[in-house]
Amino acid sequence: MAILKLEEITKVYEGKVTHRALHQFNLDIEKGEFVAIMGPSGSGKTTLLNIISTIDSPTFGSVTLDQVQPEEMTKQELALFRRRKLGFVFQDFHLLQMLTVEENIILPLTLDGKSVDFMKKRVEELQEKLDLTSILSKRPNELSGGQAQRTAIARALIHQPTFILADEPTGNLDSKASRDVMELLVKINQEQNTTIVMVTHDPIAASHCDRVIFIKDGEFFNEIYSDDRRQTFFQRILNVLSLLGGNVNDLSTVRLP
Ligand SMILES: Nc1ncnc2c1ncn2[C@@H]1O[C@H](COP(=O)(O)OP(=O)(O)OP(=O)(O)O)[C@@H](O)[C@H]1O
Repeated sequence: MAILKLEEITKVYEGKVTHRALHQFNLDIEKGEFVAIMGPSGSGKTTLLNIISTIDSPTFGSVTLDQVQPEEMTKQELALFRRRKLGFVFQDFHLLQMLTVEENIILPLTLDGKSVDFMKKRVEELQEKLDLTSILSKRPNELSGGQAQRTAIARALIHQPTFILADEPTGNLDSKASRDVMELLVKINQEQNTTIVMVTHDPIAASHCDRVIFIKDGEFFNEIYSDDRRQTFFQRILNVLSLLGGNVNDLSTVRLP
């Protein structure tokens, strides 16, 4: 059974000019899937991720996450749901500059009123896995991009969420740090069976996923599944991107690093 189900999602932004960002979008994601969402700029990817993450609500259609419907929850229930079930990873890390790496990581637990012992135990569990031990007392401005993103991923994982929602997690990283972050997300996905949905422009990042969903003008365009050979999956991703349009033809002979 799908752990995440979108049925006939339409999103209309009202304003001076009304804009329909999503149109009758359907999506089923199984528990433990790692799914990338790709599409041209303005195609509705962030709108889709915001609806999945309950940050925004659809104009029409229904969302079911882990068997609950966010539209039926009160504001407080929704805030608690988000805090306990969802972990967020962003392109620009969203770390608090005045806090250390460790304090940033435990922030969601602090907000949830967990005991100091519990927080220490969780940090210990994560620090080795995410290679954070030597940077726990640093502040964000002393970190490399890769270290900052690993910190943000630890913060997203600290409360053992059901879903990780990532918006361009490799967007600010060089190719080595991008690969490290993607390999880390794959490891989390495989070892903890965490369901991950990631918006990305980067076909190399997407080639680490189980499935890539392509969106165009707010509508479902295509989807492809990994066949376990990352190079061929990467080439198939490039093929669909070239059908979608945009500046991807010059990537068609690129090989995975
Ligand atoms: N708050 C808003 N009010 C009005 N229009 C909006 C709003 N947010 C997004 N849009 C419009 O909806 C469309 C989809 O935007 P969205 O940010 O979801 O696209 P995207 O695929 O994530 O783009 P990008 O890759 O450039 O980040 C765009 O045309 C955008 O201008």
